Amino acid sequence: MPVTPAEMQTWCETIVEGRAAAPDLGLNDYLSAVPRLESLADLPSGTVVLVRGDVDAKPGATVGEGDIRLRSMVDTLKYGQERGWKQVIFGHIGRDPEKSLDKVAKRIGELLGCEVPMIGDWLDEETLTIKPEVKQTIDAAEAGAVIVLENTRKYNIERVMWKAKKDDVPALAENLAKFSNECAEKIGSVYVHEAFSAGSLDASSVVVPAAMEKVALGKYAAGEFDGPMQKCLGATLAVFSGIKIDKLDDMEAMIARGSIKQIFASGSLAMAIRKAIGELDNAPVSLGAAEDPVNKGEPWYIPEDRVAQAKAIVADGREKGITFTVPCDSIIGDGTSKDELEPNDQQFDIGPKSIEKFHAAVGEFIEKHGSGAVAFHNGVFGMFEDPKFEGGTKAWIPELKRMKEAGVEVYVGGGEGGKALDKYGEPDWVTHTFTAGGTVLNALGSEPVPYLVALRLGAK
Ligand SMILES: Nc1ncnc2c1ncn2[C@@H]1O[C@H](COP(=O)(O)OP(=O)(O)OP(=O)(O)O)[C@@H](O)[C@H]1O
Ligand SMILES: O=C(O)[C@H](O)COP(=O)(O)O
Repeated sequence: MPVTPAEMQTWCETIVEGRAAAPDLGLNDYLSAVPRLESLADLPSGTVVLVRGDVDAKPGATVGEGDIRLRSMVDTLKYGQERGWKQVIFGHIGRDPEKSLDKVAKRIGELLGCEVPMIGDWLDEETLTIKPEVKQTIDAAEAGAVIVLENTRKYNIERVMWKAKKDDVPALAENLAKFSNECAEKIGSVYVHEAFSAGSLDASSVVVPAAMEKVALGKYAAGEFDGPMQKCLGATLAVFSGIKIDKLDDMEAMIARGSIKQIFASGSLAMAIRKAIGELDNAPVSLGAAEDPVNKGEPWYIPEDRVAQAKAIVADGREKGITFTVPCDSIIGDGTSKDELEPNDQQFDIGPKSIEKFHAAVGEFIEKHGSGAVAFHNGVFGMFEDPKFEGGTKAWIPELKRMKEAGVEVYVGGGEGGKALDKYGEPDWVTHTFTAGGTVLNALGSEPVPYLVALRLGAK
């Protein structure tokens, strides 16, 4: 049954509202409402299944290089092949609409041991109709075939929800309904989401399910949520770092769940916590350029309301017996370290005293909580892409190994944190690295994972 514009409007308003639409639902409420792949087991051979794939990958020269997200889809794709489904994979790569999935399609073929054709231009954006070549290719394909559609972000319709507010939705609903109905009619009305890392409001992730007869969560994504993520929900230690200041919302949510005993905050976002602690302890701290309103458009700018939020987080956390560890010195633009920042100083990394402080704090954590504790790490400690500012991150990664060797289960959120582990450590230095950053913080933090909201809505 095609989805009407009115139904699509209600659907998308729910997606945009996130937690506000269902404040009493937690991660496990969404997971228990979402059908799993096995619910599709009886679909007959030849059924066309639209698979939202985790295709944002840069495969290297050989299998195993740069293709962890593609390898994560193999079990689901093989499950469909064994049942004779014709699986059409769609999804995004990067944020440049011109990027192509051609290398991704080739690597998926190598992983499955079969030809995986890619359809380059599959949507007429003017009329929002799926081009005839798609249905022709599907009809001509054998049972068990796997086909890839070119980068969904090539088309504006994929991106229109990214920054949409609830008031924007009515104007988008008609086109989103048309696009979704086209997918259902011209490709297939069964949808599997096997894109654990696809945490943004792409139409392929959060809108297309509205027009589907059946939806399900793929094997890998389900396994990540049912296994490692459940462990992280009960984390004893959380490390928040990087530049996204909205991670304070996720920190607040993790603390509210009650298992956290220790917070390490580092990188740019930690400046809010450092300032807050300074104010709470009557030892004022200057954030230098990061608190100069002239810089309020910069991602590293720390607005006053975030300092106020940080003060509330620390005050509440301390009452719950939580220890907060934050940097005590900084590396500034010329690569030198400073304890106190002057008005024009911008901090790009934590300094040597902070490295020592974090090292000692890890020792205390191990002594106090050690074996059986769970540590979750997200982000990086500085602008590590520049060797001048990699010192803090480079010194921190071995601390993860130290905790694991002391019996702590150590989980790393993907994104830059995962990249830093690859750069300065080894995969077995930690218990598990997620293939995604934003999705994990959503799942553990303040907002639901958008595609889980969509799958719950689409479950019939
Ligand atoms: N003090 C700093 N000054 C400037 N940039 C910083 C600083 N600390 C960290 N960064 C930058 O933060 C970025 C990563 O921050 P972000 O919050 O996006 O991490 P992430 O959450 O791991 O990423 P993802 O969302 O992909 O998982 C890095 O690119 C790094 O350059
Ligand atoms: O690389 C990722 O984190 C995912 O593919 C999501 O990408 P996005 O942040 O561009 O939506």
